Amino acid sequence: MNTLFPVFIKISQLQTLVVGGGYVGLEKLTALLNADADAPITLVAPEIRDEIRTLAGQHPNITLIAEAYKPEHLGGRDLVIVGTNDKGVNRQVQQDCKARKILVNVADTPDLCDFYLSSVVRKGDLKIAISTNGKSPTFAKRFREVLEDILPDSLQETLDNLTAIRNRLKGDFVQKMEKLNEITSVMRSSKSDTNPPE
Ligand SMILES: C[C@@]1(CC(=O)O)C2=NC(=C\c3[nH]c(c(CCC(=O)O)c3CC(=O)O)Cc3[nH]c(c(CC(=O)O)c3CCC(=O)O)/C=C3\N/C(=C\2)[C@@H](CCC(=O)O)[C@]3(C)CC(=O)O)/[C@H]1CCC(=O)O
Ligand SMILES: NC(=O)c1ccc[n+]([C@@H]2O[C@H](COP(=O)([O-])OP(=O)(O)OC[C@H]3O[C@@H](n4cnc5c(N)ncnc54)[C@H](O)[C@@H]3O)[C@@H](O)[C@H]2O)c1
Repeated sequence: MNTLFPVFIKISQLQTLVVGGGYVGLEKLTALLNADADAPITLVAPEIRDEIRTLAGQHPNITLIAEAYKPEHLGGRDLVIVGTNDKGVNRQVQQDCKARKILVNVADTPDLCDFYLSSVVRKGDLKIAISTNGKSPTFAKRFREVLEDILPDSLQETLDNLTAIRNRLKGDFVQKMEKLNEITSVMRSSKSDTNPPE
């Protein structure tokens, strides 16, 4: 059963810690920066890849700590993503996070994750997060590519127009909702329009 509850997190308002400074650390750091290049992120690892050091040089919001993980690194953190090459360390970080009620993702270890990272499609203000419930991250990646190809760039214009209409609409909540639903009904496929009334 798929029991995942999707939410969109404002990482600008949270303190995120990445544990591990190899390929996985770089991948997760990049995913975070793709969402919000200004979000406060700390990365801790005794060895840190050059690409990560370059990113930290370009982003003052990234703090690097060139040390092995210690529980003290969890102080003040809201969200932790761990992906070192030492399974014992990954497990320890996960347990320390649970003891402190910090949400934790152990990269590539679904059983230890409180949340999964998703494949992300972005067209301006539209953001679609894809998960396969952990069944196939490769499918999630491919499906992202399919959606990126088919979604037109003009989507942003549509969203901007709808925002303008939404801000201009007068009346109570129900009237506004009905009007916005009427305007956007053209988005539904002809199939649903020709369905016989229930
Ligand atoms: C979406 C994405 C986001 C991101 O990571 O940012 C993501 N994995 C991505 C790619 C990817 N990861 C892996 C491959 C190699 C091929 C393959 O194995 O399929 C590829 C494909 C590639 O890179 O081409 C290896 C892998 N991943 C996991 C396991 C362990 C296992 O399944 O048991 C193993 C085996 C490790 C091993 O064998 O040792 C587990 C997870 N990976 C997830 C997310 C979570 C579930 C998401 C969902 O619900 O679908 C979950 C559960 C936890 C987590 O890590 O958060 C990102 C695509 C971003 C994009 O490009 O759009
Ligand atoms: N790279 C991938 O795409 C990939 C895919 C699937 C699985 N994995 C697995 O994920 C793990 C990490 O992969 P990687 O490619 O990033 O490895 P890597 O060797 O490039 O990097 C490992 C990182 O972990 C850090 N580390 C080790 N001990 C630590 C500690 N005590 N505290 C903090 N950091 C510590 C190291 O300093 C280094 O920065 C490996 O076990 C690998 O098998 C990687």
